[in-house]
Amino acid sequence: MTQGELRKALQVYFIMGSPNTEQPALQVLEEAIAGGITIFQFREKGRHALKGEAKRALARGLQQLCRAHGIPFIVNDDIDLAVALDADGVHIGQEDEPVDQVRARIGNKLLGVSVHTVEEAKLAVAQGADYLGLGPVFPTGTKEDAKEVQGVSLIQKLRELGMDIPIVGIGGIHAGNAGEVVAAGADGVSVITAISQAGSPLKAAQDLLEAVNSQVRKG
Ligand SMILES: Cc1ncc(COP(=O)(O)OP(=O)(O)O)c(N)n1
Ligand SMILES: Cc1ncsc1CCOP(=O)(O)O
Ligand SMILES: [Mg+2]
Repeated sequence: MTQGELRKALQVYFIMGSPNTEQPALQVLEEAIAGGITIFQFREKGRHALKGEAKRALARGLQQLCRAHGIPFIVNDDIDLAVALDADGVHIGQEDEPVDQVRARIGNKLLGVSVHTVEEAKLAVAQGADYLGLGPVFPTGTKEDAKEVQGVSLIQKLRELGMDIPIVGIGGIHAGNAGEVVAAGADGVSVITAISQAGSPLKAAQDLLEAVNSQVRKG
């Protein structure tokens, strides 16, 4: 994938695991894909998260759905699972395995890294990150160990410094505030709740895509 293709793929980045929805996860993802999500991350984390074969089976089902629709399938944290499934990529944070080690393990699969400071961002880029996840941009109830809310300040700062690596904002983002994140310099938005808990995941995805696209056109 070229960097231009990656920027487009990051526009509406849906993240979900079974704890994030009361509906069957496959059904939610199917609707989200129909609504226009552009990339998906399997993040099986938190209370009641599946483990072992149950986790792998859900991952395989979600991956098949993504494959059938040409949506990149990313695995959060679990490098072994990503390699075993031949996923399209992995997403790691500062508490996960070091970026250069993960890069060595996954070859040319996509590698996303969460960063919270300019220094972390520079190191992630130097060690082989393909894109950065920045947040929480807004308050979120989804991640218990989330860092302090940072608004769009780090996104703006990295762009001011001339860093052109693809960036997504994450944390408390929905169609009503997604434009602000893109206007600050992000290529797209990552969401869990805005789609996984929506009455209509399809409509939620459509609204997010429209919010991101209209901002891209203005900028
Ligand atoms: C796209 C994206 N951005 C940030 C994160 C958060 O990653 P991390 O800090 O490792 O936290 P966990 O998600 O592992 O709890 C993400 N998953 N995706
Ligand atoms: C995984 C993660 N990393 C920073 S905030 C967050 C949770 C995002 O979830 P939501 O979109 O429901 O706020
Ligand atoms: Mg992580």
